[in-house]
Amino acid sequence: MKKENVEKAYLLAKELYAELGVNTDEVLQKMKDVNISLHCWQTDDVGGFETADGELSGGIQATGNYPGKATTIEQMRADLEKVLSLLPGKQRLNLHAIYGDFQGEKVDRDEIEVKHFQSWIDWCKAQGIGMDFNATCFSHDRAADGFTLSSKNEENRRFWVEHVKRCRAISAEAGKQLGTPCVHNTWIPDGSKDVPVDRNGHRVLLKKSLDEAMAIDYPKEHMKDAVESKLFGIGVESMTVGSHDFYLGYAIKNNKLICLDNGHFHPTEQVGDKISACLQFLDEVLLHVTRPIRWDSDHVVTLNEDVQLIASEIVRNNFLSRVNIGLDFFDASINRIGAYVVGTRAAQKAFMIAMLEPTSKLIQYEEAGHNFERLALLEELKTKPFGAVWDYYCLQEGVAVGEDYIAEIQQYEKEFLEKR
Ligand SMILES: C[C@H](O)[C@H](O)[C@@H](O)C(=O)CO
Ligand SMILES: [Mn+2]
Repeated sequence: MKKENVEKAYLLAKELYAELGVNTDEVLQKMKDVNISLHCWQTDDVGGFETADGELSGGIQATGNYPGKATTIEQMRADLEKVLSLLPGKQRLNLHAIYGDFQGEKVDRDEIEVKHFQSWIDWCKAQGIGMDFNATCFSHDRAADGFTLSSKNEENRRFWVEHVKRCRAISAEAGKQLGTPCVHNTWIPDGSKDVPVDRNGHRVLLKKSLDEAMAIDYPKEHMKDAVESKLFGIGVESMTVGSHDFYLGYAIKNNKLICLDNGHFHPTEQVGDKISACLQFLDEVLLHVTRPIRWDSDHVVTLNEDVQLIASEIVRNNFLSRVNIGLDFFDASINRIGAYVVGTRAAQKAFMIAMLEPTSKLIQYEEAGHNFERLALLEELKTKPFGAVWDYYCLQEGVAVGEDYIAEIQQYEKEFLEKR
């Protein structure tokens, strides 16, 4: 896009938003507080580096076979660097435990150590970004019967407890070295395809395992624990041990973060509505922003009403410092770098739109019972020149403006992805 046109459009947009009492220059500043954690697993369809042909299990699926996925740590880092170069603002890296720098060695999940992730910590330092981390409690023989931390097989349960313990220690070290707390998220696939009888038994075990795995308290400046709930997964349709009720209770009682993944609820439930509810009782939450289509399909995030409500609720209530924003999608059917850029930019746009809202005016209408006026203004806001502010933000940040990133990604595909 032509620089002069982007600047001209911004100046006009600035005046139009000023008429509503919104200062766009301040919004551009505030966008610095929106730091999105990039989930590494979009680079390779949740494959990881433990084995060359690691099969994805646990009721999640990456569908598609688009060429060019990362198969080595070097390719993954190159892809992530390309993605970072196309995004305005500052991001973080969200790493799963299966992505260790194992140097061809077979390291089981109960054996991982900081040394296997030191090169990632160094990479984050070189990029000037923070790191988040996840235990990987799926795609493993010891999860083959569908249970991990809530397993009745004591040997397996202990194995997964050890894994989570080690992941927390790695997280704490990453946070310490990088000078920004590492959010460690625990998601397990445990559940039952058909109607189970002993739901309680598994939940007792899950609680016990979490208590054991989280027995060590690390400084909050180094790491924070999150637990991620889910309604159901593929092949786990009848009961999920780590349901929302279970984890919300656990998080409140133990001062942990709840991870809200907007693909993990009934389609008529909105995560945007849950944020202010959870934050009455918790210090912080973690988000996995995704796009579920009919199920937890993890499509690339787009600028839709669900994502907008999430962003608006955070901005309206000044919750940015209490909400850790992560993404969770993995689309193997399109260019994977493109998927990241579209999805992350969509989430960022939702935050910018939220910041361009004259919230106090809307609340005035609401409190006065002027609900037609509230509805009308909300509708009018949808067609205000948000795009001009967004394009100018990208220009200011020195990244591709508007659709210009399409050509950059096509070029990267030709130069690198097609040769893999
Ligand atoms: C790979 C992730 O940990 C996983 O997607 C998890 O966060 C989830 O959402 C499972 O449905
Ligand atoms: Mn998730």
